[in-house]
Amino acid sequence: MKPQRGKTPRKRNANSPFQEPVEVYCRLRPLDDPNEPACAKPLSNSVVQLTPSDNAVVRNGQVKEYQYTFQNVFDEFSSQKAVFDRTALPLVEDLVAGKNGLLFTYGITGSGKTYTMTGVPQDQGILPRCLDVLFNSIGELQSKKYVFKPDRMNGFEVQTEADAMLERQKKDIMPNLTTPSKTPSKRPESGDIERIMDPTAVGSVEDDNCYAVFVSYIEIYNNYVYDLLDDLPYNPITGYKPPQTKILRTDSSDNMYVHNCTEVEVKQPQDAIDVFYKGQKRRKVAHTTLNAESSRSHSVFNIRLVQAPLDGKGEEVIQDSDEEAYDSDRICVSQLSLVDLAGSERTNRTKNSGDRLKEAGNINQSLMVLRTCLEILRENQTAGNSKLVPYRDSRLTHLFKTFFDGDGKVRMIVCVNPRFTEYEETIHVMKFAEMTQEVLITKSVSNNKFDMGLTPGRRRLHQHQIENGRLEEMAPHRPQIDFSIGPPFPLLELVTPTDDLTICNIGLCLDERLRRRQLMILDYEQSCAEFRAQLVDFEKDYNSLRNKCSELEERAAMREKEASRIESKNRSLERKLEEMSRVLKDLEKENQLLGLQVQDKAWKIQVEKNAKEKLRSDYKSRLQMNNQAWEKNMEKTRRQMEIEAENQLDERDRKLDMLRDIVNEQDAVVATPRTRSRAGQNPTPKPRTHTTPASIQSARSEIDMSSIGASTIASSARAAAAGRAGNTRVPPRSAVRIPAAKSIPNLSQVGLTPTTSKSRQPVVNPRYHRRSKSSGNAEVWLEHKPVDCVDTNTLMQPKMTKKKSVSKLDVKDTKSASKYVLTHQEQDSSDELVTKLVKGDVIKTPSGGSAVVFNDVETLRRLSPGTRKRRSPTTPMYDPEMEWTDTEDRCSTAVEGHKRSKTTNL
Ligand SMILES: Nc1ncnc2c1ncn2[C@@H]1O[C@H](COP(=O)(O)OP(=O)(O)OP(=O)(O)O)[C@@H](O)[C@H]1O
Repeated sequence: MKPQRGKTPRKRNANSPFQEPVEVYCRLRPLDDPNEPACAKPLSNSVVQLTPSDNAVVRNGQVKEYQYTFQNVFDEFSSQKAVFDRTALPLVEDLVAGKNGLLFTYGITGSGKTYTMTGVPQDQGILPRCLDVLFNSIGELQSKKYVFKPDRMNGFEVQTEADAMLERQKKDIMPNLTTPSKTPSKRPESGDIERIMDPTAVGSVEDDNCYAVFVSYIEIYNNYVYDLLDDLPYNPITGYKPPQTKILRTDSSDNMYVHNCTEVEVKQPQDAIDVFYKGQKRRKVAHTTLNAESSRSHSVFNIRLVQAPLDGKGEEVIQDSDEEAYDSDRICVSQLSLVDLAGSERTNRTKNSGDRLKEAGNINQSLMVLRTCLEILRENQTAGNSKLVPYRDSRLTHLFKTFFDGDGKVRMIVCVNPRFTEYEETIHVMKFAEMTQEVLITKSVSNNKFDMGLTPGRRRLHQHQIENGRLEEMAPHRPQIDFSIGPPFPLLELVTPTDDLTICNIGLCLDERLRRRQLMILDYEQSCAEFRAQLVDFEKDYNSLRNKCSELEERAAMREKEASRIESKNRSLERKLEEMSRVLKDLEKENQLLGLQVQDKAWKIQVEKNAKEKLRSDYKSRLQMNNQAWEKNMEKTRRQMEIEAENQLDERDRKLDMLRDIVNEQDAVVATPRTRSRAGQNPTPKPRTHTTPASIQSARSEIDMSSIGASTIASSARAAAAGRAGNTRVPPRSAVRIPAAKSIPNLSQVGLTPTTSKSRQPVVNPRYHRRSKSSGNAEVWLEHKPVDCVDTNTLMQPKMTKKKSVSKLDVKDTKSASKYVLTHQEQDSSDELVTKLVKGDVIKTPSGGSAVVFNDVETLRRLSPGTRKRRSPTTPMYDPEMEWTDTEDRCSTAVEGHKRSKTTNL
């Protein structure tokens, strides 16, 4: 039998409703480096744009951007499933419906043609998915193996069940390629990786048909056709023999086919895939023997679906008949060809040579012929020309002739590698692909495949009968009745009236018939009774079933009610859940916000805490420093005061001693005129008494420390301390009362003329001479005096070994000095020049400056003899108190020079 195909239409009307264009799809493969810029990008579901790289040569300053429109454009993220569903699934539906289809991938080398067609076990391509969907659809409706047998002329025969069984047994005994085992021990090429099957099934399958799937795998290399399922003869010495080339032939329906090509019947998708991978393996072996590259050939995988109607009993396929006229009514063969074309490439770009150059030339040649054929076809269709389409120029186009000139669907997937380096070649591919869409193909119209007047649902009925037959076998058998009314009448012709034999025979025959009739009536009545009983049973069953049914219906209604109630409850719960989840989300957001606020506040508190801690430690350290400085100063002041007090005591003792000496000496020495004038007075010394500090204070001329202008807290504190000390301390001069004051010569005079009396102890006794406090050896003095300072010319000068005089004080001057003296000059009430030396210690402050702690004031007073107010010569009334006071005054004028406030009268 030959497959059902339409005849090649020579001329077509472009607008015919029986034609449809070749559908072209475009698929972009992902770039190896996702960061690499792409030259092709989809603008929409059906438009793709090609853009050259930035440094490409532009013509007339315009960038060469092209846009192409296809049935669908799959971007680099499109899945294999999506590509299959859109491009190949309708072809599988057509295959099941008995229509032919051709799907081929086209593109430059490395653009993803093989990936799209075959894929990887975890992510299958179009080919395995087609097989999955096909077997999912025909599943149980497959015929037993070898019922359909290829006749090697592109047709199929139907074998009897007995022949098929015989062949099955034969093949089982000697398995070879054409009988793939049900569970192959090892899956070639696909490895051990578990294949993920496509679960889709198509619905256009007819129950009353029997199906069988056959696959074949061929390749076209260097314009030769090879059968990839052909066994290659193997010689242990020379290895595999090169494969035999196959020839293309035309069958009785004008369809092209590969003569003597191996077709393998497969019963499950994995069998077909195993066959495919075996073919791939042989392809490699063949290529090794042919010195070829696997990707440099066109491969064609054919799936042929044979279907035939079941006989009237729905039991077996209608057997083959000699009557050719009925063949097409009894068997239908549809074919889906999946073609992975070799990649087009420019020979100058790949720089091939030798065999590779030949390969590339042949590939380009076959692809060029394909282009030419399609172009001429389009021209013929659009312009009504009848140019000869050069299908025979290449094996590829010759094989495709069946599809382009026959009927069915043709689809093309253009694979694009969006690398910039492929830009130029991709433009050519796209142009060809866009042109291909204009070629029209005749639609297949084989909706009513088998119109043989057979009752539909035969298969189901047969199955039902088989099940019922089993039930009948189990029921008790009634004795079979012969339903004939007896043997035929004997010859009833009466030859003579006395022919008793004939009359007797007639009587016997009638009796027999009567008996049989009665038997039949009895059987009939029995059957009727049985039938009635059965009917009653059936009715009973029917009623009980009806009751059950209504019960079930009630239950179902209740369940439905319950279900709808649960559904509505569910819906309301879902709504509540949604509401709750919304609230939860809001609360979570709020919580997050509050958490952030808490964090923020905690951070602020921490910052404040740190700042306070720092401030506290600062204050603490400052307080400590101040306390230390204060304690140090206080200690110093205390020590100074102690020393002063000691000195004062010493001084007082010394003065007393001096006075005692003077008084004693006075008694012994001849009195001077002055003393003589007072000789008559009673010089009896008065007992010593202490004057009050206030009375002495008035006699002193000290400078208030604060008036000097102490600039620092420390110095003012010192000054205050010094002031306090001055107020409370009894100065040495006031601690002494000299009883014979009037007889004591003026000490200033003594001082000026120390040699007036040799016998007398000089007033300024070096033994008692008070060394200036400023006479320290290591002390460096900073003398601060005005520019117009008058020279004191006093006899006693303050001792300052190392000193530096400045008129204007600078801080840096205080750095090297340890002592400070401020010179102040003024006139007293008697117009005498009084020079005051305010002294102090220079101390370093923690901040790097200096402070002066004033601790001493030395007064230098110059007295002119002429202006000196002398006491009245008239001898006053003896007043011991007065006398002592006068003496004290004078003495103090003469010897004053204590630490705190010294007055040197010269
Ligand atoms: N859509 C895709 N997704 C992921 N990888 C892809 C895709 N398309 C192609 N590839 C990868 O690109 C590489 C080349 O693809 P493939 O071998 O299918 O190209 P080809 O066009 O068949 O090449 P040739 O013409 O040389 O046979 C393969 O490693 C393949 O895994």
